[in-house]
Amino acid sequence: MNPAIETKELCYAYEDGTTALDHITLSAGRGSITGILGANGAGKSTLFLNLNGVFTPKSGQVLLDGQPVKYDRKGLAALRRRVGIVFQDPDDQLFSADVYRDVSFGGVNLGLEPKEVRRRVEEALERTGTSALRDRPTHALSYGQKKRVAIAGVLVMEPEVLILDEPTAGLDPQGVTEIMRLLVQLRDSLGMTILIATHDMDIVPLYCDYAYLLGGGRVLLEGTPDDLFANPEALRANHLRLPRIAHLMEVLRQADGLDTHGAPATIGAARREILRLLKEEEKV
Ligand SMILES: Nc1ncnc2c1ncn2[C@@H]1O[C@H](COP(=O)(O)OP(=O)(O)OP(=O)(O)O)[C@@H](O)[C@H]1O
Repeated sequence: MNPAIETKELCYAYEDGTTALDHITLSAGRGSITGILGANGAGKSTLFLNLNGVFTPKSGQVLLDGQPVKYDRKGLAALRRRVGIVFQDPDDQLFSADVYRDVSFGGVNLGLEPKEVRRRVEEALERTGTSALRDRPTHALSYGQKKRVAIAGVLVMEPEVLILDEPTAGLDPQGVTEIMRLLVQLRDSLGMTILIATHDMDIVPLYCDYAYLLGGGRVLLEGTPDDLFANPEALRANHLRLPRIAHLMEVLRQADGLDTHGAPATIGAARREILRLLKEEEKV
């Protein structure tokens, strides 16, 4: 899969000298959902702020479509238009008086014709299921509604890459499913490339195509969710737990290794069936 966005040996240090990213090399395939996992302080937010040009790397590169980002005015404006970021706390993102004005802000800021802004706002509201909230004051929305409105505000800029810091944090189970279905829909219908930083291990096997485990500003592991969860010790060492489904899979995988005369095939089929049923339940 062609990478839409990648980093090569990316390093970043804060002014006080804290090294937050230490030679990070990763890539997100076009039209895929990539999970960025890691304990508090692993470097996820710092990585995202480098990916959309809020931070300038100390060394190494960020590449979009294989082209290194240019850190001049024009290059940064293009990067921020093509890579949208949704912050963990929607209150950091919403500042207009009402939903419609908030969602339209990015389009107006891009200098788009009013008609085009209206078209994009309608589409973003529709996609995020927030059309009915258009006239509501942003401060009067629930947390889950704010999250969806914050996403709508970024979609208006029609980014190719959407990065979301902890998109499911603070949401109830229904809210988690709604947000993740929205991301799947953006991937599948628009071919959008999506990166999510998350501690929510349960969503990873269901929704991520690929994932990286960060720790201490480095990439510790990468692979499909199945690859990653085959290494539960690394997750536990990084304060993460196995997803409930992967925990079950681990038990079944161990059983797979047993000499049980024909049972391994059955157990392998059972693992696949469990994942299929869960995905069906979640309508992934
Ligand atoms: N403004 C700052 N000044 C100095 N150090 C910082 C600053 N912000 C973050 N750091 C440090 O950089 C490292 C990476 O932090 P970062 O916030 O990127 O981690 P994270 O994986 O996003 O954590 P969390 O899951 O808690 O959001 C940590 O050691 C953190 O203490």
